Amino acid sequence: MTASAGSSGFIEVKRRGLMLVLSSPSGAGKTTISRKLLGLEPNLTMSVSATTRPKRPGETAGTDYHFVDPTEFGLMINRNEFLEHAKVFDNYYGTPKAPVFEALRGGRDVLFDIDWQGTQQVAQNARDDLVSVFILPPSTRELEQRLKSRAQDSAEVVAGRMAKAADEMSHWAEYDYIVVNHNIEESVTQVRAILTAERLKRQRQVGLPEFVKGLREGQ
Ligand SMILES: Nc1ncnc2c1ncn2[C@@H]1O[C@H](COP(=O)(O)OP(=O)(O)OP(=O)(O)O)[C@@H](O)[C@H]1O
Ligand SMILES: Nc1nc2c(ncn2[C@@H]2O[C@H](COP(=O)(O)O)[C@@H](O)[C@H]2O)c(=O)[nH]1
Repeated sequence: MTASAGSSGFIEVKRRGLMLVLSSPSGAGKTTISRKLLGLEPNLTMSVSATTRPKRPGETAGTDYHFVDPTEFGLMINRNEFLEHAKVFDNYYGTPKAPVFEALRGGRDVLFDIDWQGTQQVAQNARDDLVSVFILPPSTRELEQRLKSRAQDSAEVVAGRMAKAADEMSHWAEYDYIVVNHNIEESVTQVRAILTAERLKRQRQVGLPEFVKGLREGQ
């Protein structure tokens, strides 16, 4: 079914769900933007990754991440359960594929907070459904300040993430859109605008031929 009468009585055009990926150097603000966007967009579902990294204070298992040990992570790879997976900052991270495909099949959009390695893998497997956004910090000093003020990682971890920020940022040109996160509300507005425009792309509205045919026949 690609077009059907909705509660309004008008024909509604069905749309294939899309995958909205946010990447950035650690601390630039992906998680903050994601949480606010999810609160504004009921048709958007967060992909919950599996990771071998320890849980941070305030994080909830099953909501922020599925926290698994390296053995379980290896078993998940062997069972081909990941859409993508990568080693990031000495820990393993991966996107379980089943919930993503279930959401997409239902016409829901899926939001991912993954690094450039994962984005490259998703692009190889599902380029047509991917919309990628790279979030840049306003400055290196501000990035370090944000990592410190989050106060969830040791000084050693913060230093390690800052050391890898330049390498991470070298991948910006592989992304469809770039948002510089000066102000959180402005960044959320910009990512939301990207999502809105991408949803309206002709090729994502799979019911359009049937809908326009109906219009031309006077429905
Ligand atoms: N525009 C902003 N202005 C000031 N502070 C911000 C802004 N955006 C995010 N922050 C703060 O910066 C810190 C890091 O943000 P966040 O955890 O969202 O980053 P992240 O990119 O998801 O990091 P990671 O990759 O490590 O998960 C948080 O304390 C957050 O509140
Ligand atoms: N390739 C993947 N990268 C992921 C995934 N989940 C998170 N990430 C990225 O890891 C770093 C660190 O995250 P943190 O929560 O430990 O601060 C960050 O860049 C995330 O985007 C994933 O499933 N695949």
